Amino acid sequence: MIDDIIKGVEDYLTPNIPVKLISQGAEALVFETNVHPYNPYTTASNASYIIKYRPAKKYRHPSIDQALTKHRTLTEGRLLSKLSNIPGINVPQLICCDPYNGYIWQAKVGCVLPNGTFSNLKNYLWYQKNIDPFDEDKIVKVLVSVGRQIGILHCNDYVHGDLTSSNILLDNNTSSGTNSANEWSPYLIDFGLSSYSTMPEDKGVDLYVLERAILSTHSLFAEKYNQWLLQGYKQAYCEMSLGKDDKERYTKLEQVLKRFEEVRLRGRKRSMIG
Ligand SMILES: Nc1ncnc2c1ncn2[C@@H]1O[C@H](COP(=O)(O)OP(=O)(O)OP(=O)(O)O)[C@@H](O)[C@H]1O
Repeated sequence: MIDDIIKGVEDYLTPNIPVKLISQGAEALVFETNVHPYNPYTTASNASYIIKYRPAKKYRHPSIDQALTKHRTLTEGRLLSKLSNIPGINVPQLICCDPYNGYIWQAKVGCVLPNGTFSNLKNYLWYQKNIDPFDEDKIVKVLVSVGRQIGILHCNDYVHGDLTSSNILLDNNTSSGTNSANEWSPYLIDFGLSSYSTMPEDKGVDLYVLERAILSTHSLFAEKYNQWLLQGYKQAYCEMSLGKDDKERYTKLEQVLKRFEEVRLRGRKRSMIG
């Protein structure tokens, strides 16, 4: 089954574009290549691109499946393009998108951590926790900057829709000379369920989903980690100029935090009742 899907992808891309499967998620297959789609005859050894392909889901009615695939691929492409124009937000550069066939092509971000795992937030927290001596400052810095990314996203009235610690990649961009070896820039990925929303509820749910993700994978330190995330989140709201007065900005932040608390309470009730 998976071999047939990979064969279909290779046929679609032609032999000029060799790919390596790097992830098989719930929704998509993700491949890596060093070939640029508009310039397939020159391969840059240091450039790397991601091709995300949403295959057909046989359990869905074909026309609903096609419409969903098109919608999610288009949403992801649009969001990558729009968000890349917002100062301060880090998302992978969109290279090209074929929503009808379910393909989206983007720049690769992230790297391999010294323990051999890929640098998403989940792996990074595990990796840092096991380093001796434990360096809390590094973790605080990363989590505050992740919180800031989410804060800027929400301040601009976009919500992610699937904000897990695997959908936050950390890039150590030493080659550009802008970052020292110890500095990580968080990038948000996987925007297929994202949307434009002014509703505090949607933002509260984003925060809750991430809080739960951290709790389930790093339960021992989750409370601290989530505090640092919120610290960065609040900073972003306070620092961002929305062209409106300060009072309105703080009110928006308060509304989101209040709703986040309500979503938490609902979540707690649900898990108590089962
Ligand atoms: N731009 C990117 N740069 C580097 N790696 C990426 C990029 N986009 C996706 N990946 C890798 O592929 C994985 C799956 O991507 P993505 O989350 O977009 O697909 P998905 O099918 O929705 O996955 P899941 O169901 O696990 O959320 C990511 O966790 C990441 O490891």
